[in-house]
Amino acid sequence: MILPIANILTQDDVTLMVERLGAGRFQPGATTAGWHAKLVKDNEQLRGDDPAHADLRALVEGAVRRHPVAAMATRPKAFGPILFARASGGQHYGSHVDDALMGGLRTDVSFTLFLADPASYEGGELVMETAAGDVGFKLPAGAGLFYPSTTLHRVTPVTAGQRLVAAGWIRSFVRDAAERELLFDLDTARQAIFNRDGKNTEFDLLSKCLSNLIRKWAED
Ligand SMILES: O=C(O)CCC(=O)C(=O)O
Ligand SMILES: [Fe+2]
Repeated sequence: MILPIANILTQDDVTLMVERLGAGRFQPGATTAGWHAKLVKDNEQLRGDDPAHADLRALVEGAVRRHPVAAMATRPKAFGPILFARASGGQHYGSHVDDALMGGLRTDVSFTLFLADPASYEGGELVMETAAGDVGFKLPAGAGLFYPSTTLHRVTPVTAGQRLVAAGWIRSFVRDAAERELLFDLDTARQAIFNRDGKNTEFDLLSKCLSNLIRKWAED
C-alpha cells in the first residue's frame, strides 16, 4: 500500500525543523547510499554528526509512532536511519530500490515527510514506479508518504526553489506489505463499527480476527 498521510508533523514541528536544518551542516547524499543508488543520488543531507541530527530524528520517530493512521499502516518495531535531505538547482534522485538491510535492520516501509511548501519549489516529485505506471507525490509540508521498501522510486529534478524532506525506514512487526494492508483495512473497519455502534458483537469478532492475525504474522 502506497499511502499519503496529512499532518504527520504539526506546523510548529515543521517550522522548528526547517529552522534547525537551515543552520545545519550538509554533505553530499551519495555518501550514505548503497553502491547502485550512489550512481543516481544527487542531493545533500544533514551530516549524522550535526548537533541537530539526534533531536530531529527523535521528533520524526515520535511523530510517526504517535500518528494513529501512520502507526496502523506501518506497525513499527524499530526505526532505521532517518535522513534529512535537501535538493535544488536540478538535483534529483534517479530510480532505485532502497537497501533491504540498513544499520542491521530489515527495511519494510520507507517514508518521506515533506518539509517545504510545495508552491516554493518546482519539480521534486517523489515518483512511485508501480506495475500500473508511475505515480508522483508532492505533498504539503508536514505530510508523509509511506510505501513498501520493495518499491522502485525516484525524485524528479528540482528546477526552482529548494525541496526539503526527512526520509526514513521502518522495520515493521509485519514483514509482508499485503498482510500489513489487510490488518490496516480490518482495523479501519473495526474502528468504524465501534464509532457507529459501540462495542457490539461484530466489533468483538473483528477485534478477535485482528488480534489473532497479528499473532500469526507478527515477528518480534
Ligand atoms: O527524497 C525522497 O523523498 C526519497 C529519498 C530516497 O528515496 C532515499 O533516500 O532512498
Ligand atoms: Fe529511496
